[in-house]
Amino acid sequence: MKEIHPTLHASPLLKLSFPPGQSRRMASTGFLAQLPTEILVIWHTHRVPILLSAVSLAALIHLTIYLRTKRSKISASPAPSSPIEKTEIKLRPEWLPENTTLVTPELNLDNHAEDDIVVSAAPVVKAKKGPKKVKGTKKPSKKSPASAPKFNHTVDKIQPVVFFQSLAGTTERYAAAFGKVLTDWTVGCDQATSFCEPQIHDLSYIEYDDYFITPPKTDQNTKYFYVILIPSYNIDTVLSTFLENLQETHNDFRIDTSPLNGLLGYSVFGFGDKEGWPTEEEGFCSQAREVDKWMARLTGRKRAYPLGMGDVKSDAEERLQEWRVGVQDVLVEIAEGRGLGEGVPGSGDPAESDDEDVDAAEDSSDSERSNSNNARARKTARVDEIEDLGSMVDPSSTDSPIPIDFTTYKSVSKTPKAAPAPKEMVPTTSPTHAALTKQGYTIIGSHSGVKICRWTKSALRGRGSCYKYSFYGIASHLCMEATPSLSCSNKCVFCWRHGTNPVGTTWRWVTDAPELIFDGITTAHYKKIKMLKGVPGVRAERFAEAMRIRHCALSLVGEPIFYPHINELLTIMHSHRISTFLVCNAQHPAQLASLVPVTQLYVSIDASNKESLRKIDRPLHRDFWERFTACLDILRARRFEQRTVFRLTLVKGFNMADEVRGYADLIERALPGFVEVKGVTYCGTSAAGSAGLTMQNVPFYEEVAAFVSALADELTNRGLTYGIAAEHAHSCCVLLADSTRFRPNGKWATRIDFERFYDLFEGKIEGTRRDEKTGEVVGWRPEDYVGQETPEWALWGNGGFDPRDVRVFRKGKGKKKDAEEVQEDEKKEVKVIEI
Ligand SMILES: Cc1cc2nc3c(=O)[nH]c(=O)nc-3n(C[C@H](O)[C@H](O)[C@H](O)COP(=O)(O)O)c2cc1C
Ligand code: SF4
Repeated sequence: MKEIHPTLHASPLLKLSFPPGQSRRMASTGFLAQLPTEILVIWHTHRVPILLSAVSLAALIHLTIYLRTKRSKISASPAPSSPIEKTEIKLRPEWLPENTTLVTPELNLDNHAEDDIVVSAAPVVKAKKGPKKVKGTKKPSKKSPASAPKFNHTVDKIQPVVFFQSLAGTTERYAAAFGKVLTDWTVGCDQATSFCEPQIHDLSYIEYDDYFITPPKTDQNTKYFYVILIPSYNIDTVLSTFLENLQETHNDFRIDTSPLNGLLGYSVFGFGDKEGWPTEEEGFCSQAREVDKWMARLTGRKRAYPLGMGDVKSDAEERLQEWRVGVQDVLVEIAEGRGLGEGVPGSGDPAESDDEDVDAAEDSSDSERSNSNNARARKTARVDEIEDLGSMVDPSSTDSPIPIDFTTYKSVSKTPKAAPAPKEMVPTTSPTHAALTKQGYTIIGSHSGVKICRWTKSALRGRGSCYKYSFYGIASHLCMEATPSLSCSNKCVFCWRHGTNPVGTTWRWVTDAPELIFDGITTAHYKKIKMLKGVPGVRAERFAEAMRIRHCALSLVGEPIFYPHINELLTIMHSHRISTFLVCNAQHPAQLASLVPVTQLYVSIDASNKESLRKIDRPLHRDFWERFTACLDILRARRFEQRTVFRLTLVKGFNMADEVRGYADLIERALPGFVEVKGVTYCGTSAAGSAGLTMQNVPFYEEVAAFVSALADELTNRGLTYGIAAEHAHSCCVLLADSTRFRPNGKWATRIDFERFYDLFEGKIEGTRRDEKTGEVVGWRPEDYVGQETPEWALWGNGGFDPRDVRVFRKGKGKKKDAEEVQEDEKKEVKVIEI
């Protein structure tokens, strides 16, 4: 029994015994003879696990081969031009940006073992192809299908019909002129063969039923496009009858709710009088807005271009012209067979409700921060004594690309390993790509991203811009939010990126050229803006303005200065007269030191001391505090080259209590031009949850205000010249500024003269920054592009909401509530972060 094959013990079926007297040899011969039977028995008993193991093994081999092939494909990507250059800066070696695509074998011999962190450790899965472009919460009405009538541009024709209504003759005159220009245009444009001559109809002389129950039925190849020009009257007029008619048609149970679905599209322009009806709330163009709303319902979301509105006493002509150009663009698109283009759900939604279509976590736009699950154990980097970086910053070294020192600091092995081929940071097939596109990002190349922020949408609808408008004059609909690096070296607790983004301490990915990034982000931004053209409430003039980007917030997610060609990218933006607000996480002193001057340079100050910073930012760098303080010194050294800003994000329970003095120390050290203090906004992600962040950590506006007051007092007590300049209560944000620099003539002037900034950049005007020794002009100073005085409504104590915009209260949170309640609601409900 002892000699029986061990596996046979396993089976109760195999109780073998030897007859008495049978020799061991015989026994073993008999056993051998039995072996095939035994194997068969084993097979029958264990075949399921055996088969499963075999299948798993085969899958594993297949996957390994697949991944290898993939990697070699990525490594074959064309390398960009070298951003590498010997540096003059003697920064601490481990702070230098080591890896780029042109990595040499030596470069990998330094002591950055932590750099082995894998960008995306999750298995490669097949992601849905292309970004998910549509998002929102409104459900399309079952009754109102949004499909456009098929327009075959080879045989079909567009019949534009201009309707107008006029009581005192103004609209009639405009409509006649409009009709003429449109007719000339349809005859002269490249797509002339696709157009019938526009018809013009006075609504007083037509049968509504001929046009507003279904589109007129002529020949089947003629497709209608409606343009409606109307004034507004707050008294009972023929216009009221027209509106009633539209409403009745929609509600008539015998008629489909969207009987005008067969139209190619429609657009409305309203004339009103701002002298009598200054704002929309007070009735400006109220009936045009009504018509636009009912047409959206009747056509089943066919708003082809946003509602235009003009004040007959001031800008009606200009607005109408702008709107006409927009409508013509749409007609061209239709004529070329492109239909109305893509739109977000809610574009012309029949519900037309007034509530913000804010999908908080998705639309949240703050976050120059990162988050990831990928952090791995890291070896220690060299920790030298901190040097006085301020004195080492050589202004001449700001030329792009960022210089890189190839000095190595790890003992060099005799047979250096070949450098691993660089990978793409966010490959299209990666889960990260899928997650980010799902969150509304468009990924450009393999490491850049762009997203429309919630405030851009809000400004397009005349509902207010972000705090950057109140403080600096940046209208949100002219602002693009982007980043050239989706990767970051922190994992901040309040980052809302759901742990989807890559992290790392150095750049080691395939690098896209700055031109490619610029073209990609601007194209994607414009495309996203265009998708909003049918959203209810979007204003035609703002929509037209938005088609020219004027500002870029380089923050979003990730760390923009991580990108090796950041200086070229910034220069391209400035040469397009796009301002740059760049936010960095104070972890990359070398890059910060050699950055070209931007319009406004931010450093995130998430805590006032080392322990607190470790807890809140969860940095990947071991020497994070030294890096952080080095960045402060660089900021101090460069404060006369550009506007410098401290960005404090207050998180109750993390970085508020008893930290006022600590923050004051940091401000005293870096002397930024501005300090923005902002309450954190809860994004409700699991990442936030795992970091122990709840709604309890979101400070109320009064708490933020109290904190800022205490900070201002502390700074004053130290003899520092900061004062509270402005506020934007809507986004829980307050601005402190250096009064000696930004309060000329006793009035705050925190706004920026952007045109002057570009002129300085282009050398059209001379700056006033001089070399200390020679006295020669060497550049410009922030004081050279100070703009207008901060508007009264934005000053501390006045709330910060532009009275020209319409304050929209969410459903059930009407104006009747007292201010305090509203403020509370906003903070708790609008889970949005703006940068
Ligand atoms: C009695 C009256 C009521 C008006 N009500 C409004 C109004 O509620 N909202 C508005 O924006 N304009 C209002 N207006 C201004 C007209 O819309 C504006 O003058 C327009 O140009 C008139 O166009 P029409 O000359 O084509 O009739 C009103 C004007 C009058 C005389
Ligand atoms: S600054 Fe930021 S929040 Fe404001 S509009 Fe631009 S991207 Fe949006």
